[in-house]
Amino acid sequence: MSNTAFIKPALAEHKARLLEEGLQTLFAKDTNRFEQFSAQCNGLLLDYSKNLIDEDSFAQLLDLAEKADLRKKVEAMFKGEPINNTEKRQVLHTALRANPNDISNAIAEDITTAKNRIYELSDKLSSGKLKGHTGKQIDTVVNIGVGGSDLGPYMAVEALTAYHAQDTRFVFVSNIDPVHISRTLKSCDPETTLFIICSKTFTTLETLANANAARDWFLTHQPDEAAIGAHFLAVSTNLEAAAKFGIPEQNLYPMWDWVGGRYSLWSAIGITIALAIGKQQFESFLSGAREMDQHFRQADFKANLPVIMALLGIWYSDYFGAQTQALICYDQNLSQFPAYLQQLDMESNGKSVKKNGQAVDYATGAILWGGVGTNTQHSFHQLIHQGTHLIPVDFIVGTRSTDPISDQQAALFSNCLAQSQAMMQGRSKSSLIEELNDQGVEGVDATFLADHRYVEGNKPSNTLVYEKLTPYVLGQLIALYEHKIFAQSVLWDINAFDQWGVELGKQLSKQITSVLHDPGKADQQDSSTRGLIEFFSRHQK
Ligand SMILES: O=P(O)(O)OC[C@H]1O[C@H](O)[C@H](O)[C@@H](O)[C@@H]1O
Repeated sequence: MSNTAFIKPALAEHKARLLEEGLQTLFAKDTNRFEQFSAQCNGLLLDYSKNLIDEDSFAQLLDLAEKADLRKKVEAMFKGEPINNTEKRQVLHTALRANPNDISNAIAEDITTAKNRIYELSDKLSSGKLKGHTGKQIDTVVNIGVGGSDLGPYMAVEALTAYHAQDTRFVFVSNIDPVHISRTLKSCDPETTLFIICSKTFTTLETLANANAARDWFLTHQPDEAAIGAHFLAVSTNLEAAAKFGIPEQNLYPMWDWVGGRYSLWSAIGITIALAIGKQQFESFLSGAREMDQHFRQADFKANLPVIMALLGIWYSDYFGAQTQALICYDQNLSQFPAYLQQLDMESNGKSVKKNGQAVDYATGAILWGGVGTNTQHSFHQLIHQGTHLIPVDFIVGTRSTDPISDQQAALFSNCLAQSQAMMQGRSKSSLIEELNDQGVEGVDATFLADHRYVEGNKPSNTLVYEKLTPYVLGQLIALYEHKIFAQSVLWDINAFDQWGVELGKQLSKQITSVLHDPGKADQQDSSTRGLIEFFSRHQK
């Protein structure tokens, strides 16, 4: 952690004091911690009391947001200033869920037209009127895309299973690994499958390869190219390339360069979500996000969920040196949420230069990882409780299940609370020795075991709680994290909306592919890459 410019001495002092004092003492001193350090936005509760903060340090953190002119920069985003300064683009994913009257006419009409076309298609699918070329009803939808054109829709279609309007099967194919598309095609019927090719640029290697494979497969079963119109749709900003691929004009759905790929599930890239849950539920999904937008714009920073979470993330990254941040969803519906958020967060804030191009001298985006509780308790929680790293955790949990059985939801909820409590309070050596003595283990044996069983505690976490996962709640959650990430980028003074680092790997993969096809070019490669290419070539038969 290098931090010459970003670290405020007063906060650094608070950090040392609070770490020493510890969470248990903070709770003992102030019995109202929950009231003081919790906030709500339309039914979504954030309990952030189990963090290493008190009134003074939190006030100083809030001051960081004021000093960074966060309020003004939030408005600049919503008003469509070109804040993506390396690509000279506006950042307007929030317009996709806004009331048309609240955004510029120039884009409101395009958005409404695209949405209405998607809803028409969705109505046709749910009423059984969407037919393949032989007149059979479409029963499988295959989304072909990668990155932002896959992760968001995949996550949301999974998360909202309880709200699907019909029995249509939704499948997501993303990987260039031929296993992915080939196994999917084996499970599809060419008469009843609809392929949706999602690519903002329509140049992405994986998506084009998989789309070609799907089209070839389709044409081997149905050689009449005209039949493609009943089975292939595309979503892109590059409608020309999609049309060249062979998608008929009426099957092309536009998106715009002011929507970042990882923010694109609100655009036509989210077509599978609307197909799965239908117009009414999709509107509710949008309204959850819209109300979080209003909250982010209007609420005082001290009651503003995205701002609070952003500041706490910065607190641990830049003052405590925490390199990672875990997200543990105690909701099976959210099984894909950590993977989705990895792109959203790490592609946005994995930057090491400021907006003006100067190198930062402080830590930026944390390494985000996670999974679904309670499963994660039986895999990596050990390291959180007793390992050597400080890992702040976001817990996410509902009070009611979408699919209740017996009292399992109460067991799920209590496990979630038990984990954050264990992280916070730990287990002291003296209480362990007492317990061991009661069990008849004495002296050095008791000390030895207590040394191993000791849990330090003092590990911070947030807990986000909602009633039941609905489209509305999912909209709130996604927008909450989008804005948290944006607020952090403002404080770190980095551009959250470009991703130049991804390009290098893409360029090199093209060069290496050409060497694989023409091994004569291999001597331009380093010896490791050359050796691996030679191994590949020798093992093709
Ligand atoms: O939607 P596409 O243009 O096919 O792009 C798909 C993905 O490509 C790259 O990996 C970018 O880094 C991602 O941000 C993007 O979501």
